[in-house]
Amino acid sequence: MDSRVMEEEDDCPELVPIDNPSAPATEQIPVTIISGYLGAGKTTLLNYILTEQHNKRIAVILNEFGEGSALEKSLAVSHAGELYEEWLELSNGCLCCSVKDNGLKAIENLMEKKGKFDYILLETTGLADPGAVASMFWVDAELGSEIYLDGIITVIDAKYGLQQLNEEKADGLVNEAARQIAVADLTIINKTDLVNEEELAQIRAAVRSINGLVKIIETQKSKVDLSEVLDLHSFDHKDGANLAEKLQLVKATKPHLDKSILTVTFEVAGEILEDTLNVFIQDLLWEKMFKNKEGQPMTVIRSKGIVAFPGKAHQVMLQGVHELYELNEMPQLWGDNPRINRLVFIGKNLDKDILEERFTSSVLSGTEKN
Ligand SMILES: Nc1nc2c(ncn2[C@@H]2O[C@H](COP(=O)(O)OP(=O)(O)OP(=O)(O)O)[C@@H](O)[C@H]2O)c(=O)[nH]1
Ligand SMILES: [Zn+2]
Repeated sequence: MDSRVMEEEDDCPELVPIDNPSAPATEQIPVTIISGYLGAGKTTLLNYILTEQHNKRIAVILNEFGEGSALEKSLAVSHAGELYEEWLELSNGCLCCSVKDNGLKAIENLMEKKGKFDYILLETTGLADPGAVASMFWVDAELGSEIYLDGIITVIDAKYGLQQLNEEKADGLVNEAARQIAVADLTIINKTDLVNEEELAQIRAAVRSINGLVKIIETQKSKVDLSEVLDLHSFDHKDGANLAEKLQLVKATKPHLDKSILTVTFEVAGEILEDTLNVFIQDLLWEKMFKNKEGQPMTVIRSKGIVAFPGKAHQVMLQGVHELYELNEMPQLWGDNPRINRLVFIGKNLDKDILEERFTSSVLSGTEKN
């Protein structure tokens, strides 16, 4: 048993609040990325959160690419064509800033005001790939030590969402609207006042056909319960408690609109060596060595899973966005549960049978163990 396991299983001594100078100065701050196609209701969502009464100090970075609301406009300060960011403290303790780019700079800027807020919401531009923004938090070590990615939310226009998903890209690339749904942890189908039940069912089915993992909620004027959008812990072990259960419920999807993006999921009993798993993932994500039956290379936008390493008491979680991935040991133990690896991949040209076969051949057979 390794030492980490020992520590975690030790009984905790009674905790008393003390001023500990060696304790980290601040906790990591969660960041939620709000994505969504042009005009879907991202800014409406953020304005709603800003004006709601809640006992949180939220820093909001509004993207100001589109027309925007009055609140947005009053904050936009442009100086000689240069982007100028101004942080405004609102009466309910929130901080707000309006920017014209993808907002990463604004976050860096914001960190100088550490201690004044405990949550960050970041709106990306309507055409941005939220996966690329999310990846930066993993890559930027400096930023990554101060903040963590809590989740990616994609707002969808109930009326125009289908049309946006259907727009074909000339070069055969995945369209932005589909990409935003593929990478999301939560989708908000907004503007339900503009559609009937049937149209709503169609857009819901289209979202589900792309992303078999994502939670879907429906809103008007982006009015949501804050608890549904904040503290999702989509990328860390706090999601682990229900991750095993959640992955079991994931259904593979059939391509619907954007013919290429879908969700595949499979489970394989047994254990896999960490090195072998890394080769499997890197062949898939980096080397693009896996092809579907038509010979087209598989492209993964989002990966998630639970795997079993030999000799490890703890479950290991896989998280991936585009080509970046992480394998992290979770607090959850396998215990008496059968060691079953469960994987979910969302992307283009994915073939479940081929992926499952390759994974199965990487899993240790009984005689190889130890
Ligand atoms: N009918 C209707 N209109 C809505 C709803 N939610 C937002 N809108 C309107 O849709 C327009 C676009 O909303 P925004 O919140 O600015 O959308 P956005 O996603 O931030 O847009 P960009 O930043 O330009 O990509 C605004 O005029 C909103 O008032 C809704 O539920 N129903
Ligand atoms: Zn906006």
